This record gives sequence, C-alpha cells and structure tokens, in this order.
Amino acid sequence: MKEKNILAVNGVSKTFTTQKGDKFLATRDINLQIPEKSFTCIVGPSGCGKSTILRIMAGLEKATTGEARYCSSPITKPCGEIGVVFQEYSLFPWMTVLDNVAAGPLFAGVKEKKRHKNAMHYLKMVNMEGFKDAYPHELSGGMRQRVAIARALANDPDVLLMDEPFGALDAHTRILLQKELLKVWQMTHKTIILVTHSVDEAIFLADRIIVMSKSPGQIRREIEVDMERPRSRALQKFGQLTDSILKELE
Ligand SMILES: Nc1ncnc2c1ncn2[C@@H]1O[C@H](COP(=O)(O)OP(=O)(O)OP(=O)(O)O)[C@@H](O)[C@H]1O
Repeated sequence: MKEKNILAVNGVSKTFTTQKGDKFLATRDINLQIPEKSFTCIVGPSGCGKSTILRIMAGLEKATTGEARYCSSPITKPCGEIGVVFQEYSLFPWMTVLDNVAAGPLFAGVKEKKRHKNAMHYLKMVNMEGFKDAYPHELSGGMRQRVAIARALANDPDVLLMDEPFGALDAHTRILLQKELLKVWQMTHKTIILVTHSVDEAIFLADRIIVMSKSPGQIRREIEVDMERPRSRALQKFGQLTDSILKELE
C-alpha cells in the first residue's frame, strides 16, 4: 500500500530582510514529502535554515516563495493539528506541571476535569506524573522538556515538530529522552519532524534523515535509515552512516 503524505514542503525559499535592510536568502527551493506516522530528522550546519523550515511548517513563518501543506491544505498559521516543541523549555512559569500540560486544551474550551485527566495520561507517558504539582523552576532541564513534550501531545496533534528539543541537555539525559521519545512515538503514532545538530541523534531516532547544505540551505541528501530499533551505537552500520553524513556536512 502506498504511504500517505501528511505534510509537504513545495519549493520553499525564504529571504529575510536584515536590520540594515539587506536581503538574505536563508533557504532555497526546499521540497519535502513527509509520510504519515514517520519520524524524520533534519540535520545541517548551523545557520542553514533548519529552524526556518520548521517554523514555516508550523505556520509561524511565511515562505517567500513556495508553500508548506498539511493534508494538502496550505499552512498559513499555527493550528492544533501541528504541535511544536522548542529547545528552550517554553512552559508557563506561574503554572504547575499539570496546568501547563492541560493549558492547550484549556484554550480550546475543554472542561477542567477532562483536561486534567488528559494531561495526566501524557504526564504518565513521559514519566512525570509524580511531579504534577511542581512548578517549572523546581524541575531539571530534562524534566522540563518531558513536560513540554507532554504538553504538545495533550493537544493531540497529528504532527509534532521539534526544534533541537534535547540541545540544552547533558549527554546522559539526552540519550534517556531520545529513548523516551521513541517510546512515545511508537505509542501515539504521531508524525515527528525533529531538527538536530547531532548526527548521532538523527541516526538513533529517524526513519529518514534530511541532510541540508550550508547557507543558503538546500537539501543535499535524503537517507532512509534501514536499521532495526532499538539501534545500537556500537553497530558498524551506525558508525558508517555517521561518518558518511559527517563527511557530507564538512
Ligand atoms: N528573523 C530573521 N531575520 C533575519 N535573518 C534571520 C531571521 N531568522 C533567521 N535568520 C537567518 O536565517 C538563517 C537561517 O536561520 P535558522 O535559525 O533557520 O538556521 P538553523 O539551521 O536552524 O541554525 P542553528 O542550527 O544554528 O539553530 C541564519 O543565517 C539566520 O541568521
């Protein structure tokens, strides 16, 4: 059976106007087809436009030419079907963990009891149910990011866009959260697109890796990661693919 594409980026270029008024081409002619329920990672050198592409897919930024589409409709503004998790833990500091996770559906007009039940479901999924009454400042970086993931999931989006979600974490916590994210992905069947600087992270997580060139960012290569999960970093195949992508990025 043919895979259904849930999200598409068609010929997207983005030109920014700098403070001085100069034009700056950040990305050029990006084309992507994202199959439903797939896990895609985007890697590329700093400044190649990874976040820009993600922001265009989230409806937070407008393409200069081309467009992003969700289920064949143009994405023109943020919508409930597409959730976003950023590197900085964007939690509300004045709300408890439970209220943070329940905040999205709150704005959609869902009653408190139902919102809290829904929030607890996702807090359990990310092993944070024991911290439901804590405030964000009482949590470690890894815990805050778990809550941010639960919060995005609580809105029940079809697509989860993640911009360097583990970038600020120490190596051990990062590996732990990668494993947890895979578990969440397998349980929820969401489509995930994750931007990362880490080639290792991309190979560990993704079905498919998009390798971008330096600015103005273009797609250099798309790689299907044909390795069974859970993937061991000790595998020769893992090391070979890492070397090959790193060479491409040099
Ligand atoms: N609002 C803006 N105004 C002007 N230039 C911008 C703006 N946003 C991004 N840029 C520029 O566009 C380019 C791409 O930025 P972007 O953040 O998408 O890159 P990136 O690949 O995600 O970088 P990094 O890996 O370092 O986070 C960069 O050169 C950046 O300076």
